[in-house]
Amino acid sequence: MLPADSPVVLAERVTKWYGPRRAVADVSFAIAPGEIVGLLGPNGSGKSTIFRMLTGYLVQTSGRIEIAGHDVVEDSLGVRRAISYVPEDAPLYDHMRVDEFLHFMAGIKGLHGPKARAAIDEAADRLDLARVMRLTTGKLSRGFRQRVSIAQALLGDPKVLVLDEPTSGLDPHQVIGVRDLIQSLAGRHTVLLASHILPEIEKIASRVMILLDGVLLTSDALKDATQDQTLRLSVDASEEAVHGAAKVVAGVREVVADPEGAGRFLVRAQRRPSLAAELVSALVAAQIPVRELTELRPDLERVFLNLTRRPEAAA
Ligand SMILES: Nc1ncnc2c1ncn2[C@@H]1O[C@H](COP(=O)(O)OP(=O)(O)OP(=O)(O)O)[C@@H](O)[C@H]1O
Repeated sequence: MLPADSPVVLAERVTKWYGPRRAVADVSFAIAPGEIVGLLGPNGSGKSTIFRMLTGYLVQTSGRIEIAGHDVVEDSLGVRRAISYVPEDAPLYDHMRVDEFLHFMAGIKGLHGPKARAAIDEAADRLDLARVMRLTTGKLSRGFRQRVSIAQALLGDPKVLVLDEPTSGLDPHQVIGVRDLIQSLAGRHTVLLASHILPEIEKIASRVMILLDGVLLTSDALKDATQDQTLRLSVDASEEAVHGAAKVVAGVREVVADPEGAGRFLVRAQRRPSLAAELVSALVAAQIPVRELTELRPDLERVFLNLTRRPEAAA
């Protein structure tokens, strides 16, 4: 039995080579029970390769992976019971009815008879599948296909759910439905999901890891984003005057004109509780009356762009 605070997913210095090509390079991270963690990275950055290694579909070239305390190489059965994977565009055997498909998948997971029935009823209830249970999976909308994929993943009540691009190809209503669903899974399950769409992952995940060319650039991009603070100022003054007044405040890194309107400026600074008050004092002392001062949300997009800027693009 694992101590309650042990990570439920642990990757230590994991590397994967496909022949001469290195897809994942020395990646380490830990995920605590009940977290919803997003793995964000451009196409080809290695997200699916990491997922396939965590779920035992692929063996890492080096490094160690444990799921709920089970080593993926030494105890693959223990790993398969603890983790479920929903690949992007999961195959559903289009000729089967939804109830038949869920029975079939329950059998693969070692659930039979009343146990299978109870697990299927519970998953169908959680995923709101009652009205499609007797339809063939080939006739389902993309949103329902995704729900059925997640339902099969929940059979056997795995500790960890791994979802590859769970909202890809869905319409906006379906996206919201799947997003709410994933949030409702947290707590009982630990969720790891991949996306290359930043606003999407930002809405679902409680922690965001960023991967580029197989290298994990940060395992907590939201924390990185909150180390800095951006204030939006509305004043009647030139950029030069605002810059002159703001730069005397400790921690201010830059002042730029806000593209959203004249007389508005963005002040980026190291996060400090007294920053806004000091900034207002400095502006007033420079005879610049402040009409409005608001703090912007942590800028994950900026962290992502800074971290994933390739050397040739930065030059
Ligand atoms: N079976 C394979 N054989 C050889 N190279 C592969 C194989 N699978 C993936 N790769 C390569 O490994 C790298 C990482 O691929 P991977 O599919 O893990 O990335 P990804 O981040 O999931 O991409 P996407 O968002 O497009 O799904 C890519 O350069 C890819 O071309």
